[in-house]
Parts: sequence; structure tokens; C-alpha cells
Amino acid sequence: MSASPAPEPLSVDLCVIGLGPGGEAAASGAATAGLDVLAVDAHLVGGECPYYGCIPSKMMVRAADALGEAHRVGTLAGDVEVVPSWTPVATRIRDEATTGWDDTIAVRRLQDAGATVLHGTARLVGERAVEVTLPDGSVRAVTARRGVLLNPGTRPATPPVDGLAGTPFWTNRDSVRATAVPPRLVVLGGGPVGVEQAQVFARFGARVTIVQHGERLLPGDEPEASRLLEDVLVGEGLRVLTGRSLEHVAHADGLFSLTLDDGEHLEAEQLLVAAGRTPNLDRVGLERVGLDPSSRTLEVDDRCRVTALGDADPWLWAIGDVTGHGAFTHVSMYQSAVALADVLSADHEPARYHAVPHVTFTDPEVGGVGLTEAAAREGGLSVRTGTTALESSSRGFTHGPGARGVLKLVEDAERGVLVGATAVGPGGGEILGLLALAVHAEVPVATLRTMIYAYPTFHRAVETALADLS
Ligand SMILES: Cc1cc2nc3c(=O)[nH]c(=O)nc-3n(C[C@H](O)[C@H](O)[C@H](O)COP(=O)(O)OP(=O)(O)OC[C@H]3O[C@@H](n4cnc5c(N)ncnc54)[C@H](O)[C@@H]3O)c2cc1C
Ligand SMILES: NC(=O)c1ccc[n+]([C@@H]2O[C@H](COP(=O)([O-])OP(=O)(O)OC[C@H]3O[C@@H](n4cnc5c(N)ncnc54)[C@H](O)[C@@H]3O)[C@@H](O)[C@H]2O)c1
Repeated sequence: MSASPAPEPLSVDLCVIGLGPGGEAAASGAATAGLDVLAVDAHLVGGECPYYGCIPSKMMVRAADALGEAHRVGTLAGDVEVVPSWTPVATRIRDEATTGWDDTIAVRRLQDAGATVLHGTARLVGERAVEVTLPDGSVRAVTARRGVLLNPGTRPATPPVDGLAGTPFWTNRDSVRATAVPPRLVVLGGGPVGVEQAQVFARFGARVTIVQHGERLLPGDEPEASRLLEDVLVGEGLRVLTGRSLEHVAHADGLFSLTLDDGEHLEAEQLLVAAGRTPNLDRVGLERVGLDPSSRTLEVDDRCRVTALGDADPWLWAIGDVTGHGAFTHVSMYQSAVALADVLSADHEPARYHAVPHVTFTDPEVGGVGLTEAAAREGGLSVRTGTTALESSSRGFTHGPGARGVLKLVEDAERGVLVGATAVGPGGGEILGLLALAVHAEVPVATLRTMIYAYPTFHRAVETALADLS
């Protein structure tokens, strides 16, 4: 029997490898601008955020917040009976967020913009040369005349814990598909994924233990934020074990048996591994263009060109989590616009990362922007900080239960501008907007002090924190 002929090689202007939020937007923008675009994703067009990340997890958080507020009714407004049910959460995620983890609509949207879309695994095989392995195993050769935009994102990391591999543990890709709440859940990792998911499942009735091998939860945030969050979670009945690591895992008869480094033994029906991410840089053929496929990040310049390839004849751009400028959808989208402008040789402000905001959507929300105090000091700045507790503001007083929070400002005293800020509290991510503007635009602290802050809002506490700068 003769082998079927190899598929026709494709020749396009731009090939986008990986269609996370930024890759999808860049492919769409380039096609709309008239470029011949090939957009390739190995899984779902849109990437982690809409199917396994931000959107489904925030639907879970929204539901858990509703439960949290319902429990505060007793103190504030009478009696209410709260009987949590996971069914509306699972249904909303399946039907409204992910359409059953189906990207047909996203594919069509990209095609309508004029792009050719392929589901397949793409890798570089040379300068401006790509190969796409299609689901049927056939390989499509692609020439990209203008170049290639990489947006391959990350996958959940599996830490090298004895016995873990091969057990039916969850990652975020499983927990967002959960159809029931496990009676007991151990969460490995106290980063943003771990703490958001831990609080959600606890509020839905799971007995949750977080095992974090670092000294505190959310180690990328200010210690004040970590302490407050841990305190709130413990107050809600979660166990938070910091400075501890998981040594051994076994699974039998639907039960995980976990042994920690100090010999403590835990049992749980489910284990969620939220111990960081592995960049998908090992699978895109970096070695074929002289780059290191084992690197954790791909360094890019302020136009998102891959730095190591030089500036003479740019043909390779990278955006998103793999660039190491913050693993957030808003960074992926921001870089998408920067890279697209460069691909189209259009004017654009160069990328700057001095005011990247982030919000962890626990209750209270933990928002941060720019530098932490420690990072500012390490950077040699002469630092002044100001803090205030949200519950001691007028709004916090009237709010009552659920008002705990802290604002922390980090000032570069020499320049008299904020270089970082943290907002923990109800709507912490919204309060952060004002502070992100101040850090981004380098608004003088003297100007911030002349502002009128509406009474009695939570953001009015910024005035108190400014007064505390010392
Ligand atoms: C549980 C969770 C909650 C989150 N919540 C938030 C949040 O609230 N706010 C926020 O800003 N961020 C959040 N994030 C982070 C956010 O999801 C990512 O920063 C965002 O998806 C941007 O990632 P990316 O653009 O690098 O690519 P990804 O979204 O990771 O997409 C990369 C795509 O590339 C494809 N791909 C990889 N290799 C290849 C290849 N060789 N060939 C073809 N295709 C390939 C993958 O299939 C994937 O579709 C969350 C993440 C998780 C896990
Ligand atoms: N709201 C948001 O914006 C949001 C929400 C979720 C995720 N994200 C993004 O996704 C990225 C990934 O989040 P993540 O929480 O999975 O990763 P992470 O790297 O931020 O946190 C993982 C945590 O797990 C701990 N850890 C690692 N190995 C461990 C082990 N063996 N035992 C115990 N603890 C261990 C680490 O100390 C770390 O604090 C984040 O960097 C963030 O940018 C954002």
C-alpha cells in the first residue's frame, strides 16, 4: 500500500504557535490587518485562562464568596439557612464558561477574522520554518515569511514527590471540572492557585489542608498580606501548614495517604497539586534555532522580540507566561499588542513592566502592583512604607464582618513616588486600580496627598496609608 502524500506545505506571513489569550488576540489582529496568518494550538483556542484558569476559577470564587457573605448574615441581618451545592458551580463552568471544554466558537471567531486555524502541535525547525503535527499524525510544513509568534504558555508542574506520579491527583485542569466536592482535600502549594482553590472547596464543605513548603502563603506578595490571609483561612477552619513539605504519596481505595517531612500523616479523598507551572518551552523546537529548550523563560526585549536572536532581522516574538514578566492574562494581552505592532511595523510604546498588577481572588482579595518593600530595598532604593488596616477605616467599621484588610504603600523616597502597593481586603483588586495608576504614571506622593477620597469608601484608606509613609 502506498503512503498517503504529505500535506501541502503552507506559506504564510505569520505563524502563531500557541493560542493563549495573547496569541489568539495577536493572530486575530494580524489577520484583520491583512496578513496571511496561521494560528496553531495543540489543545483549545484561548489557552488556560478561559478553560482551566481565570474564568472557571473565578466562577468558583464568586460562588464561594456568596456562601461567605451568607454566613455573615447572622451577624448583620437575621437568620439564613445556607446549604451549599456544587451543582450550580459545575453547571455554570461547563455550560457558560467553557461550553463543555469546546473551542468551536473561538476557532470560528479567529477564522472570521481571516486566520487559518489548525489544531496540532507546532515546533520551530529553523528560521521562519515550522512543522505542525496534526492529530492524525501527519506533519504540515510551514514557512512564515514575516516570522513566528510564540505563546505556548505553561502546564501544571508535578513536583518530584515520592509516589505522586501515577496517583489520580488533581491539578487545576481537574479541579475546575469537579462535579462534586471531596470530603477532605489536601492542597499542595500556597500560591495563587492553591489559596483560591483551597478557600473555595472549604466554603463548599471540604476539610482542607494547605501544605506549603515556603515559609508563607503567597510568597510573591508582602508578608503582611500573607499573614492576614493565613489568619483568615485558619479562622474559616482550614489547616495551613507552612515550612513543611510532602515526602511521600500513596493512593488506594479512593484515599490519598500523605506523609510530610516531619512524619505527620494526612489522609484525604483528593489531593490538588498547585505547586507551580512548567513552561511549554521544551516542546517548541527552540533547539532548532539555537535557543535553550530547558530554559524557564524566553527573554524578550521591549518589543517582545526574542533577545537572543539579535535585532538585525527580527522574525521571532514571544509573549505570555513564558516571558517571565508575570503569569497573568493581562500581561499576555499587553504583550500581544506590543508584539503585533512590531510585526506590523506600526508605532507602539515599548513594553514596560514597572507597574504590573496582580490580584489573587481569595476573600479578602490580595492585590499588588510594582515592587514589594523587600524588592525595592534589594534594588537599592531608599524606601519609605506606609500601612493601614482596612477594618479600622470608617468603611471597615460599618462593613463589619469580612472587612479585614491591609493597605501597604512602598515609596521611593528619593523620587517621592510610589513604586509598589498592596491592597488586601473586600474589593482589594478594585482598590488596587487607583494604586496601579499611581505606580504606573509615577504620580508624585505629594499629588496623591492633595486628592479628595470619597467618604466612606475602602479606597479612602489610601489617604491614611499615605499619611503613614515614614
Ligand atoms: C487556576 C488558574 C487561575 C488563574 N487565574 C488568573 C486570574 O484570575 N487572572 C490572571 O490574570 N491570570 C490568571 N491565571 C493565569 C492565566 O491563565 C495565564 O497567565 C494566561 O492563560 C496567559 O497565559 P499564556 O498567554 O502564556 O498562554 P496559555 O493560556 O497557557 O496558552 C498557551 C496555549 O499554547 C498551546 N501550546 C503550547 N505548546 C504548543 C505547541 N507546541 N503547539 C501548539 N500549541 C501549543 C497550549 O495548548 C495553550 O492553549 C490563572 C491560571 C490558573 C492555572
Ligand atoms: N488570580 C490570579 O491572577 C491567578 C490565580 C491563579 C494563578 N495565577 C498565575 O498562575 C501562576 C501559577 O500559580 P501557582 O499557584 O500554581 O504557582 P506558584 O508558583 O505561584 O505557587 C506555587 C507554590 O507552591 C509551593 N510549592 C512548590 N512545590 C511545592 C512542594 N513540593 N510542596 C509544597 N509546596 C510547594 C511554592 O512554594 C509556591 O508558593 C501564578 O504565578 C500566577 O501568576 C494567577
